[in-house]
Amino acid sequence: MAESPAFLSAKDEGSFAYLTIKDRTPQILTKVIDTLHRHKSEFFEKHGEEGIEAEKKAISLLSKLRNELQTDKPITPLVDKCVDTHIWNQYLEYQRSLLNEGDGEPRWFFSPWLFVECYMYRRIHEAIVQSPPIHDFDVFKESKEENFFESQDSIDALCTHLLQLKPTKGLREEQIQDEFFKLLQISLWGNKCDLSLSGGESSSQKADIINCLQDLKPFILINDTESLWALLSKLKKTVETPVVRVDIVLDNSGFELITDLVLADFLFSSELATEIHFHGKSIPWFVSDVTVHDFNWIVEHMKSSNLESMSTCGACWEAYARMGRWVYHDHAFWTLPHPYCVMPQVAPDLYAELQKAHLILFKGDLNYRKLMGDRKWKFTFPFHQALSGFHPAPLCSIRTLKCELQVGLQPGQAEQLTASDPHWLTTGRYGILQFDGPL
Ligand SMILES: O=P(O)(O)OC[C@@]1(O)O[C@H](CO)[C@@H](O)[C@@H]1O
Ligand SMILES: [Mn+2]
Repeated sequence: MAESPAFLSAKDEGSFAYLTIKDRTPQILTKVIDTLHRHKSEFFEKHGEEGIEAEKKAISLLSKLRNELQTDKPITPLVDKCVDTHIWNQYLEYQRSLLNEGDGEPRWFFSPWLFVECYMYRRIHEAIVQSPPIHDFDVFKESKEENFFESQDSIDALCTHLLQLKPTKGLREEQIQDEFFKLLQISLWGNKCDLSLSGGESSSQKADIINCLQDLKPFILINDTESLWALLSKLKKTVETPVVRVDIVLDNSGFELITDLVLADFLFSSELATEIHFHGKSIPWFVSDVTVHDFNWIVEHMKSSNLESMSTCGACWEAYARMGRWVYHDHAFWTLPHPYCVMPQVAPDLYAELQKAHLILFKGDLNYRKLMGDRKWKFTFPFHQALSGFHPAPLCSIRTLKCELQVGLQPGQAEQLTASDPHWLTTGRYGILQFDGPL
């Protein structure tokens, strides 16, 4: 089997990985420190002097982390006592074992980008966990909530659109297919609202996304939605499959999560799926990624909205969860640095869970990087092969491009894009719906 290509890394000066580690991650750390500063009086009100001491300790740990990153210090083992601490430290030793004589230590501007970037967010978690009594504070909570509040008009428009489709029994098959395609595209463009790309700056959805779909179509580089329709519509007609399970590996909270919940509601209401399983993160991650608190918070805020479209949807979503037809999971594996091709070895229970799905939707850029092992595959390399054996079930990546990694393109397509838009790989302007399955 041909050797796999090298990993994306900040050692490649001028690369997007390099610019992320050099510029964006220190900016994110500074915003985290600033957030803690701004919550000082809240910590005092809640915890007295202990709260002040905790805020000081967390800030000192985060400032140390920022200095290590900016001066390319060696990656150090985690010292907290979390469920995944030993797995992280084993992985650090694994990274060390890959180095050649004279390479020095695993470090920020040398080791694989995926490892050091995930490590940074895990060290942020360590700094908070080690600062009781603020050990369960989500330093990204404010920006995730702000994204939701600033996207109200778009959320209202999207929920109104969904409610006009229900009950879907009145729709013809081709109408259901058409709406399915539209909601997949909306879920795709919802992925532009990612705060780790914007360095934590607001990236809420302002425009009415439904009316933009036609204009955005040319920016979809790979569109395998026909394969998704073929798979789900066939299952719907197959009496031997009374249960059709679709899993959504979530990405960002805020508007993107709403687009995913609207898609899930349509899948469920149209009976293209009989159960939806959501996979979120077990700790705050990459600024805007969904935790169980974010998931419950957003359903609750939808339900209690004074906009009828939102409150109706929120009540439906809460009911689906109560009926057990919508299930939320948050396995620790999703916040480890490992590529997905090693999931069967590292998290066999999660892999077995995913194997129960008829279709898995992976949202966002970080999931794509982990599906692809964050390696520098050729642009025309086949998606199925780049998955390196990760085939728990038919799957589809739904992501806007925010890193120098893309496979499965047609010959000449990348060259054409580079000529027309040199930054096509990293601005989030382009997206894919890329399928791997038995069809
Ligand atoms: O998974 P998302 O939320 O779509 O995007 C996450 C991400 O693109 O944000 C950073 C910006 O470069 C990358 O390091 C990382 O892959
Ligand atoms: Mn994200």
